[in-house]
Parts: sequence; structure tokens; C-alpha cells
Amino acid sequence: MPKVLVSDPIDQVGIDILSQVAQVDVKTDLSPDDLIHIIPDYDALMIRSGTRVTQAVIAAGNQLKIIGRAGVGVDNVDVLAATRKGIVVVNSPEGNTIAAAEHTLAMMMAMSRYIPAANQAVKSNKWDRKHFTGVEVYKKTLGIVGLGKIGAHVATVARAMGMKLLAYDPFISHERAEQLGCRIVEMDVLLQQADYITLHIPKTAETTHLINAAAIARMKPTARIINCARGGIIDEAALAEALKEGKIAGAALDVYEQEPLGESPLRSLGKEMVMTPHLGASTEEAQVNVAIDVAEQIRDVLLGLPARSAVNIPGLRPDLLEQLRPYLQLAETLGNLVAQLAGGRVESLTVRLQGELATNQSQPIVVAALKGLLSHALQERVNYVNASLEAKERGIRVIETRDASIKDYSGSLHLSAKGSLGEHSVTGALLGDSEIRITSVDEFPVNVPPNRYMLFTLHRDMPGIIGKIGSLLGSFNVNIASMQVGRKIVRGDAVMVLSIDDPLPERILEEILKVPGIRDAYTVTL
Ligand SMILES: NC(=O)C1=CN([C@@H]2O[C@H](COP(=O)(O)OP(=O)(O)OC[C@H]3O[C@@H](n4cnc5c(N)ncnc54)[C@H](O)[C@@H]3O)[C@@H](O)[C@H]2O)C=CC1
Ligand SMILES: O=C(O)CCC(=O)C(=O)O
Repeated sequence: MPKVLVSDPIDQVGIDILSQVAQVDVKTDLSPDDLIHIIPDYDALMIRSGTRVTQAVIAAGNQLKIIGRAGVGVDNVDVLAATRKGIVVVNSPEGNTIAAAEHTLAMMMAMSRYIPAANQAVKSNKWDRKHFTGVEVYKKTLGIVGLGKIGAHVATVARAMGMKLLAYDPFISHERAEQLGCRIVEMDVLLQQADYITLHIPKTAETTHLINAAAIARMKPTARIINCARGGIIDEAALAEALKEGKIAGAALDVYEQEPLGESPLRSLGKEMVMTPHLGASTEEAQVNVAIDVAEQIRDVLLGLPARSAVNIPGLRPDLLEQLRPYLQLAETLGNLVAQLAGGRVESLTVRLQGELATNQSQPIVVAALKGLLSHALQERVNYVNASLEAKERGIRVIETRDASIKDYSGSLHLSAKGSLGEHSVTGALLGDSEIRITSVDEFPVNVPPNRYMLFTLHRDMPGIIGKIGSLLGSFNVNIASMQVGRKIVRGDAVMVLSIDDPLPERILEEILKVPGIRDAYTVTL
């Protein structure tokens, strides 16, 4: 019988499901060393946010087939290490949406009426009414950063409470925002106009310290901020300082840069600071939802069936998956690339299967392209199962075409996306069985393998321009791994594709665009 380790508190309903097919050991409060020591015995691991599944845990888990996260965020799992080792990682993308949204709304109200401090005062035998005069949320402006599942539910309820709604989410269509009664604005406008700001975004390199001293300085002195998403999106030191100096009126936090929260200047703040210990998902209902959702997937995978909400592999039939795997990887890479060329707010994606590929089942390839397209915005939350739904909810129109008459390579894939930076297209093919090649960019022929860091330019084909770009990158200490130019006619328009060894400094684009002959330039991270 397979063995499942449950290393965080999980609702009994999940344990019951797992017990149908496995021996289940519940061992919470394991130290990292204890976990590494016992993990070699287990086929599956079920966790919440308390257990850190590091590379070392994964390396030790020689029998591990699946890691189930009873919740949304998988930032406590080294997904890359698991993927490399062929371990499926599953989560519950929707099981705690309502719980987290309701916690956010509860935090907003508690902060507005000083409920935690007033409660504490009454319990300490004080009857102080003057000190706790609060503010109403009615007719106030709520700025929602991240209009995904939780942000959308917060919007729906806040609208019913008479709040005006602004949203910042570069990956959501204006149409979807309108349906929710939100006006999409730039982050700076949201910071300046909102009375309340609530964060519902993943923690990524881009969102880390999104709310820092500079952002806080843009906010109204009466503004209040809520973070029930992830610790580290707010710079806690800057927030504590701002609250102490009265630069903003309040904050409510459920998540922290370090959990459990250690020594922190936030602890000594007064009634304006409301804190909970990562309770967003802690409702009876959500815990039942996520336990069922994840336990069922672990059971299925242990029985050799696909998982419905895998974070790191497609939920397809294994034989089909094996056959399509290189093309899925191609589609995902091209989707990710074209999304970055087209800019954040993609309105439409056209997927064209060409040559021999046109005879294949197209749906998984389209899904893989969408997964790549959305991966920049949604990170590991987008998977092969939810990619189409996520695209639909974002108002992205998907057009699927085939052209068997195009005979380049042994089949190729052409993606074209329309976004905030206009319409852009890429083509790719497989060299041999699985080596990916980008074979055109904006219809200019090239032949380059994808690279983690890339730079694309559209320019006028003229003497000296390549040298100028090379020298410019050199002056920024940027090392070029390879460079290729694609053109249709001599001295006409052309594209340059550079593979770079390190991330490009942000201001380099401005400098590149100043080079005579350069029309456009894009940095891409794959
Ligand atoms: N406190 C708690 O216990 C819980 C916290 N969470 C956290 O809440 C957050 C939101 O979860 P969901 O709504 O389920 O996720 P979601 O994936 O449905 O929505 C996230 C949204 O953020 C947007 N986004 C991504 N990068 C952005 C950026 N740089 N700027 C603005 N918007 C950006 C995406 O387009 C997407 O619409 C996650 O961080 C999740 O881990 C979720 C459940 C419970
Ligand atoms: O398991 C928990 O209580 C945390 C939930 C959470 O943060 C998430 O689902 O992302």
C-alpha cells in the first residue's frame, strides 16, 4: 500500500479520502531535518503553508510521486525541483477563494471601526467610546491590486457595500473589470485616489515590495491598506514607519515577510494596525474544500489517474502526453514569448498549427500556448486544466487555425497576440525530437533557440547598427551569448534577436531606443 505523509493540519475529510488507497501518517510540527529524514518512505506528501518543501526535501523523496498543497499559493514548494524530479505538484486554486475574500473584507471593517483595539479595551475593563470613532466604507474608493479570483469576490461585495472600485491588474481586460464594476487604472492613480487599498496578487520578483516607502508617499494620509495575499508585497519597515508618522491612517495584515512573525516594529503600533496570523483560508468550509480537492487528486495520482489541478504538468492522458510533450513545451515557450512582445493586456491570441503539426489534436497545444501566455501574470497558478478558463475570464479571444500547406520543418506553430504593445507574432518549430527553435518574429525569418534572457529589436537594416547595440550592451556590462538578424529585403526593416547571459537592466531599453534606426525594442524573460 502506498504511504502518504500529512505534515500540516488538514481536515479529517481529506485523511478519510486518502485512507481509501494509502496508509496515512499525520505528523505535524516536523523540523526540516525530521522531514528530510522520513520523506524517503513516502509516495505522497500533503501540506498547507506550514511545511517548506525545499530542494533538499525533494532530493530525499525518492519515492515521492505527488505533493499536494491544500490551498492556492505553492510558494512553500520548490516546484522547479519537483518538476525536474517528475513529481506532480497539485493545489486547490479555488477552495479557499471565498474564505480569503471574506477575511479581507473583515479586516477592512475591523480596521475602519478599530474593533480589535476596542474589544481589547472592554476586556481590560475600560469603557472608552471617544477613542474608537471609526470611518465608514460607504462611498469610499477601494483600490484592488490583482483582480483574479479573490480580488473579484472582494469587488463584488465591496460594490454592494456602496464602495467605488478601482483596479490595477495589467493582465485583466477592461471588459472583465467593467463586469465587476471596477475601473482599470494605473498603479500610480490607484495609490493616489484610493481610500482603501487591498492586495490580491502573487508574490513575484515584480510584486516584492510593490508597496514601499515611495508607493506609500503617493497615498492619501487617510488611506488604509490591507494585505491578505502574501508577505513581502509590502515593505514592512516602510509601513511601520509610515503608520508611526501618520503618513497613512491604517493597515491590516494577514501575511508577513517572515512567518511566523518574529521581532517586528509592527507589533508596537496602536489601534491603526490590525494583524492576524495568516488566517485568510482558515474557515471550516475552506478547509473542507481544499482537503477534499487535494486529497482526491493525491488518491487519483496514486491510482495512476491524471490530476485535475496540477501546477507543473498537463492533466492529459499519459500516452497522449508523452507524444505531445515536445510540442506542448514549444507552445508554452512561444506563448510566453508572444505575451511579452504584445505587452500585458492581451486581447486575442491566434494559434496556427502548420504543416505536419496541423494533423495533430490541437486543443492541448492551444491550452499549452495559453498557459505560456498567462504564465507571466499568473505564475504557477495557471495550469493545463485552468488555462482556457483563466483566458476566458480575462476576456482573451482565442482563434485556432490550421494550414497544412506550410512545409517548413516537420510542422511548426505560429502564434499571434494583440496586446497593449500592439500585435506581434512568433513562429517556432522542433529541431530533431525536442529542440525548440524560434523561426520567425513578427514575420521576419530567424532561427534561434529560446534563452532565459532575450532582447528583440525592430530596426532599419543599415550599416553599423549591430555594432552600436553591441557596444551599448557592453557599456552596461551585459554579455551577449548569441545574436541574429532576420530581414526580408536588404536595407529594409529587420529584427535583431539577442540571447543575453544575465537580466537586462531596466533603463537599457531607453538607451537602445535612442540608437538611430531602432524602432522598437523588447526585453523578454523565458
Ligand atoms: N491569506 C491567505 O490565507 C490566502 C492568500 N492567498 C493569496 O492571495 C493571492 C491571490 O489569490 P487568487 O485571487 O486566488 O489568485 P489569482 O491567480 O486568481 O489572481 C491573481 C491576480 O493577480 C494579477 N497579477 C499578477 N501579477 C500582477 C501584478 N504585478 N500587478 C497587478 N496584478 C497582478 C493576475 O493577473 C491575477 O488576476 C495569492 O497570492 C494567494 O497565494 C490565497 C488564499 C488564501
Ligand atoms: O493553508 C493556509 O492556511 C494558507 C492559505 C494560503 O495562503 C493560500 O492558499 O495561498
